[in-house]
Order: sequence, then structure tokens, then C-alpha cells
Amino acid sequence: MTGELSPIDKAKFVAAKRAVDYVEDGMRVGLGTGSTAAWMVRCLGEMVRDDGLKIRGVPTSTRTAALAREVGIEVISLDEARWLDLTIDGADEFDGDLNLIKGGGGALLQEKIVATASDQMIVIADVGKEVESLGAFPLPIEVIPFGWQTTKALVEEMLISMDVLGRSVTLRMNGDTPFVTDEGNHILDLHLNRIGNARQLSMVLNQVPGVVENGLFIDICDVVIVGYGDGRVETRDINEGTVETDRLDFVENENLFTDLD
Ligand SMILES: O=C[C@H](O)[C@H](O)[C@H](O)COP(=O)(O)O
Repeated sequence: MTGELSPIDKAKFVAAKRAVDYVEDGMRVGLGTGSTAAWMVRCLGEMVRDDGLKIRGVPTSTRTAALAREVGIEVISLDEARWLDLTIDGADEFDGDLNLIKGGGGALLQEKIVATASDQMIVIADVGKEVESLGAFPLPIEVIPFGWQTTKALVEEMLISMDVLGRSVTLRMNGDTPFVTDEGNHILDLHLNRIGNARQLSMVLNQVPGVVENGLFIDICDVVIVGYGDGRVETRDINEGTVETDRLDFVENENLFTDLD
């Protein structure tokens, strides 16, 4: 089973495996969304089952909630948890300051609320997500369905005035119909190429009527764990200013993969 993992899946897995070292008994843990975060949820499920780890998880999407329950993690709502010890999530891009673009899977709203309500946010990512400057990945914004075309026009106007609109703003589709988020909203993808001042853009976007939230995570992430296809992991802590490297052994984790068949 392990031999069938692609290098990118190995990279995601080792990042996830290293991240769960931060999880301790009794913690309330924010559970991110996406293919990388799914590895982390599976790793935590294994620790709950095999090591008796006692945690409560707050999922950031219905998908993650289903997976967490499936692997045996106790799931609670954010309102029940109120505040979290730690959130572990993936990202679509991260830069040298650990600012992020998220929302490629459409879960940015719950992800941002959960991460902001946490003492610590750890991002897990394969090395391909690292960028010098955010913006090559289309920036998702969540908009309410009412008047979304007007919201789109207002956003476009604002992007042009800020000189950051690279190509276009597109409504995310799910086949023939608009994509609908867990909160019943739509997603506009902003094809910018390069975002200059991400902090300013994030603030301005959220002032457009109809915009619920945007996928820029500024000063929210504390640690990025970068995975490589050969098993190397690099842990970058922005607060401590440290970078640690390590290598994980896939053979030790055969059970995890076998169980997922
Ligand atoms: O909405 C989705 C999330 O922000 C994901 O964490 C992000 O898109 C990264 O996903 P993946 O780990 O699948 O690349």
C-alpha cells in the first residue's frame, strides 16, 4: 500500500504525521479541510484508537466532520468548544511570513473562524505550496448568493482600482451549477497572479457588500510543516524563528495505510 503513494501524497502524509506530534491529551483541536488535512485526521484517528488519545475535534467542513467520526474522533461544535488549543489545516499557498491562501476546497469561512479561535494554527503542506509572493493560486472569496453578480462587479472594480486584477473573477462551478459552500454561499475565484499588499487586499475585500470572507490568512498561522516526497519534513515556527528538519520512516506507518484500503 505504501508503495502506491505518489511523492506528493507522501509529502502531505509526512507533514500531517509530524503535525500530530503537537496534539496532547485533553486538547480541543480544530480539524482542517482538504487532502492534506485528511491525512492529519486519519493520523489522529489512529492515535485515538491505538494509543487512547483523548481529544475533541472541531471540524471545518461537513467532509471533515464525516471523516473524523469515521476514524473515531469525538466531534464537537465550535460553540461547544468556545476556544481551541490548536488547529491543524492545509493551505493552497504559503509565503515566507506564513501568510496563506486557503479555500481551494471551498471551506475557507469555517477554516478562518476556527483557526482564529485557536491558541495555535499549524499548516501542513507539501513543498509545492510554497511561494515567494501570494497570488498565483486563484484567491477564493465567499459571497452570499443574493446579488452575487453585483458583488462580483463591485469586487472587479475594486481590484482594478487597486491594480491587482490579473485576469478575471470567476464564479466557482460544480458541474453545471454554482458551487455551494457548507454555509450555503457561492465562491468567486480571483485570478490575480500576484498580490502585492495581501493585508490591505484582505481588509478591502471584506468591506464589499455581499463578501462574507476571503481566503487570505494573514498573521494567523504560527507554524508551517513542509513535507517532501522523500519523507523529509521541515518545521518552520514564525514565533520562535526556528526551522527544524527531520525525516519520517514510511514503514512504521504501514498500519495506517492498510487500514485505509
Ligand atoms: O477549502 C479548502 C482548504 O482551504 C484546503 O485546506 C486547501 O484548499 C488545501 O487543500 P489540499 O490539502 O487538498 O491541497
